Amino acid sequence: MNVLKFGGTSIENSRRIRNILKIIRPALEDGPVIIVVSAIRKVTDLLLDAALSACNGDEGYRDNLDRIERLHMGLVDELLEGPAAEETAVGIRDGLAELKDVLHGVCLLRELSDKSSALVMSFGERFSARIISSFLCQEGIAAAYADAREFIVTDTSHCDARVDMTASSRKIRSYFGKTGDVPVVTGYIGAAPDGTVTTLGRGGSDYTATIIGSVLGAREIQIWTDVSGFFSADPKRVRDAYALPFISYAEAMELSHAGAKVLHPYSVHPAMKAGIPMSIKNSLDPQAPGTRIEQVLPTDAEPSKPVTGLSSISNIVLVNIAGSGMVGVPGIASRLFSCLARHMINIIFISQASSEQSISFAINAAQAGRAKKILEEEFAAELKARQIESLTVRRHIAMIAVVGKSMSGHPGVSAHLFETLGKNGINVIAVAQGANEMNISFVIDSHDEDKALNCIHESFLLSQSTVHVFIAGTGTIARSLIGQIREHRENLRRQKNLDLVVSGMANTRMIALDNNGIDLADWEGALKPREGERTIGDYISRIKSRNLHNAIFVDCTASGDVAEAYPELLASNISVVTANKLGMAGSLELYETIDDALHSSNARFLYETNVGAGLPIINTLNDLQSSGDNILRIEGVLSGTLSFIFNELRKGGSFSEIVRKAKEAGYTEPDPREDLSGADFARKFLILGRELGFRLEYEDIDCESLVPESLSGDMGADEFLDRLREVDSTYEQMIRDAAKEGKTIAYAGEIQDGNARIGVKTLPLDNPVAGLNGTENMVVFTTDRYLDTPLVVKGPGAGGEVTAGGVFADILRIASYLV
Ligand SMILES: NC(=O)C1=CN([C@@H]2O[C@H](COP(=O)(O)OP(=O)(O)OC[C@H]3O[C@@H](n4cnc5c(N)ncnc54)[C@H](O)[C@@H]3O)[C@@H](O)[C@H]2O)C=CC1
Ligand SMILES: N[C@@H](CC=O)C(=O)O
Repeated sequence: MNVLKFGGTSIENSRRIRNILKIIRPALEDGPVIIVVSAIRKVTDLLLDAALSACNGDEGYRDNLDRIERLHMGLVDELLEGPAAEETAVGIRDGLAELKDVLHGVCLLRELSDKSSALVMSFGERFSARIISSFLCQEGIAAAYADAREFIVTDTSHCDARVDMTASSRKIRSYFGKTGDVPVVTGYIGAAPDGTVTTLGRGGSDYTATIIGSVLGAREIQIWTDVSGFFSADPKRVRDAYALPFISYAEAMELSHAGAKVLHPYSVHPAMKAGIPMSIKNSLDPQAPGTRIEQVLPTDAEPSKPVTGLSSISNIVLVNIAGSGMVGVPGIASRLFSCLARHMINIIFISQASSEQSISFAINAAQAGRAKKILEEEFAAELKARQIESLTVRRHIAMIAVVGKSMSGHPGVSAHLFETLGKNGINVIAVAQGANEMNISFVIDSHDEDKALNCIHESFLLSQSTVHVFIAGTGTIARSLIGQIREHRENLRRQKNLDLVVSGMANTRMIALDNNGIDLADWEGALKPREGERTIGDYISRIKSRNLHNAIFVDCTASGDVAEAYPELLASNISVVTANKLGMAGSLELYETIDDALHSSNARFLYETNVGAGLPIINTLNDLQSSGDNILRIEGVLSGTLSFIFNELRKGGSFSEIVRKAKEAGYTEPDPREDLSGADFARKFLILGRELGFRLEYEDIDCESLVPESLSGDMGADEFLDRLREVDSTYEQMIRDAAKEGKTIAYAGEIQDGNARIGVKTLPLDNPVAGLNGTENMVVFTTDRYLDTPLVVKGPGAGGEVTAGGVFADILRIASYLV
């Protein structure tokens, strides 16, 4: 015999009810079947709402009654004919009349006891079982309405009743022994010993099915619902959650107790005790494999990962009772939990540190006020004597359970779990792990619930790792970067199991935000005009409010305002990659604020492209220093634009034309005067000097400007470029003069002992700087280890593609730390 339980969505309309015939008929060919049904979808909510309205004296409860009547009578009309329709309609009308009387009484008295509430709620299953049994009979299946009040015996906690298994087993055996028909059982309801109606808690029909199945020794208990199985996490919260093919009873129990709504928390226990396999199947897609729940997993099941799945309970509260007077005093915990049990307060989570100074436990938010009051009464004497110093309730808390039977004896799981949370800046408030090592539960701020579920799901390889990239700026560098990400995204997915999702882009006028990723094939189309504030602050608040896991902010602007925002980003645990030098080469105060923020954050900050674009200069410098080398001097050319200008001048071009070409090729700063004034080069030296440990300000760099005095006034970049012709002859002359002496000129610099100087130099033609081409930069490190032959890094030092490549590499470095 098999037990088939159909949830409210599987029978929500006449089409779906007809559909379940396609499940029931083949099952009957396989042997006898017992059917258990929930109420039609939404009916339980309508009943609850009607009861609460009536209790508040709100006559609106009648509207709910009308809706309930229309819904069920509509099903009778659509599904049944002739006497069957007549008979079922009468049964439902009788029930509705009784329900109306009860609600009228509740409304008059303005009082809703648990007893009346359970009675009201019971009508949903009583109506649905009646319709479905009649429909099956009409379709030629000998079915009989089976009212669970006749055989599910419970205690008198009417709304969340405990089942008396001994009494229920006796009655179930006798009830089902008599009938040869297919029973259609009202799920969710039972009866107390005095005959009053009780309910088994929301979703209790699953429990009804497993109680019956276990007592009668069913071959299988099938839970038919509207999802294709037990998922590795709630798919509404975790995009890549998937249906687990197999799961052990113990895992299913842990996950459903910790919030996985697919199964009633108590329902697994009877099946597990009787060793009866369960399966969760989708009635909308009966061919989908679903999830099988049993003790021993099949040998061909996938090799197990330490974590099988995650679940969470939202919006709970954490109560903390603390005081030095609790240490070593026996009986405090016992009094605490007995007191809560006496008042029917269900504890979701408990944690106590070994110091015994505090005990924390989580309960439903609705019970928080009551719990605090009764505990204040219980511990009044200890509170007065200050043995207990505080009894606090922390709201807006979520509990997450990480479950897997293979976690047991697998070192490093909790380390990995908490490291993942830490990297994402998720603060863990309290932790609990049972000695079965199958469930690590912890509580966090509700705001971080989705973020935590997603990063844990990914980090335990339950799905592909995602990194969310938010770009500021859409100019030369950003454009190349977007192109490179687009081109390599698929490779990264395949080779590194990493999905680089560009979730945001903004410039000063336009913005695009999409948690699931902007379509990079049409990113310009995705940008929409910014409404309201167009500041970087506004973009950052919108990024922060999304609170996505593995988030990296990428600065492709040349804006000081954006650089000023790095400390805020890092404090919010958002990593930063920047091509913009105005942070690391900003004021010493900003530089140090960024450094402080970095030290108190788990986020990362990388800026390799600040010096030499895509060349490995900062990493080389840091590697030399961290491996104990002593850097004596750094010299070279660190401006792609200036290198290009002098390399082209040597070939005979005109200064103004070359500068224009450099701008068009994307080598210059947004304003080329930043390059010609030496400011951009000076910033790079300032960064190197700071990396060497010197507390330098920009003014400490001795910098020679190439912007002629006559053009230093207030003018736009275009006018400046036009008027640059005025100095063409000066540069032609300088080149000629140097050539007469067998030399050439270049713009270069050096830093030694904290003194940095950059400017035009006359160099012999065989000097390596004189041999540079295009935008080539060259940095020469003279160190204790590289004394006779200095270490040289050389290559293109400007341009969209190389710089974007450097930014991309920094993003991937942070990604490999995060995931
Ligand atoms: N071009 C190159 O070869 C290299 C450039 N860099 C740096 O990369 C950065 C970007 O350079 P390019 O792409 O060439 O400049 P660009 O002028 O082409 O692009 C700058 C972008 O930033 C946006 N922007 C400016 N202020 C903003 C704000 N407050 N909020 C949001 N967006 C803002 C602009 O609208 C524009 O889209 C600069 O800091 C530059 O120093 C670094 C290494 C090499
Ligand atoms: N404008 C800069 C670009 C790199 O930082 C340069 O010319 O070097």
